[in-house]
Amino acid sequence: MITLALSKGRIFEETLPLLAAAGIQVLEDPESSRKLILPTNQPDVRVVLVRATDVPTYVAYGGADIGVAGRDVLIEHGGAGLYQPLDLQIAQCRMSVAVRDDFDYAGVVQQGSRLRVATKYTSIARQHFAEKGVHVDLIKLYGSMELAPLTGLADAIVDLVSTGSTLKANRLVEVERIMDISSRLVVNQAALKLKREALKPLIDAIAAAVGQPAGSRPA
Ligand SMILES: Nc1ncnc2c1ncn2[C@@H]1O[C@H](COP(=O)(O)OP(=O)(O)OP(=O)(O)O)[C@@H](O)[C@H]1O
Ligand SMILES: O=P(O)(O)OC[C@H]1O[C@H](OP(=O)(O)OP(=O)(O)O)[C@H](O)[C@@H]1O
Repeated sequence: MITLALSKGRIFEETLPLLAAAGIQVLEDPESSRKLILPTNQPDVRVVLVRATDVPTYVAYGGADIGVAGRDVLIEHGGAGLYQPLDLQIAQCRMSVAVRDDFDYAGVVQQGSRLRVATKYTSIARQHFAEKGVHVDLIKLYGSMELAPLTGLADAIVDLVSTGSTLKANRLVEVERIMDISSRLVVNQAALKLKREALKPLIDAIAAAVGQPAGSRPA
């Protein structure tokens, strides 16, 4: 049995065509089913639905053999115990710094003042500001980051941006682009050895569908 960990929403939706290219069809729709384990047309392949941030944990500890997780989530997790053979180029967005449209970010940075930064992505934010030599107080949030500068909780946020419409709707502007984000295939290192015969063709079929040779990549 191969267990594939996916999160509901964009990752599930965008992974479906890649699974189809490998001959796998998920037999139930997670939006209408309450089930957390979904069967596929392959009797020896099942999908488990977990929170996006829990995918690396499930795969690293062997609760799933393989999964799909965003580069953001993988960097925050650290990636220990995970083989990352493929960038699937799905769920594409970027990690950026944003502030209120009336906030003088360049001025504050230039003066060397401390910046209060709210984010769910504390590792990425810490490293980004350390590289720039900017002193920050990081405030960990779990969602609705955009609210932080509007309520005075923080001066800036580090968050994912795609179309920019969430920032715009909240009168925030992107002042720095930290990194491009897409989702990767992650594989349990022990499962790759023990279930190689089953996993290798699956990884190769997905690699062919995304037009890339499979090989381990850093986060
Ligand atoms: N607006 C977006 N456009 C494209 N990709 C995105 C966007 N927002 C997030 N992503 C990518 O999709 C992944 C999954 O996002 P999703 O919104 O499904 O989960 P989440 O709500 O961030 O996670 P959790 O449920 O664990 O809090 C993110 O880790 C990121 O890599
Ligand atoms: O630039 P945009 O196209 O507006 O996308 C950016 C938004 O997308 C993500 O949220 P998402 O839509 O996933 O909501 P969620 O994190 O609450 O699930 C992210 O946290 C931003 O808020």
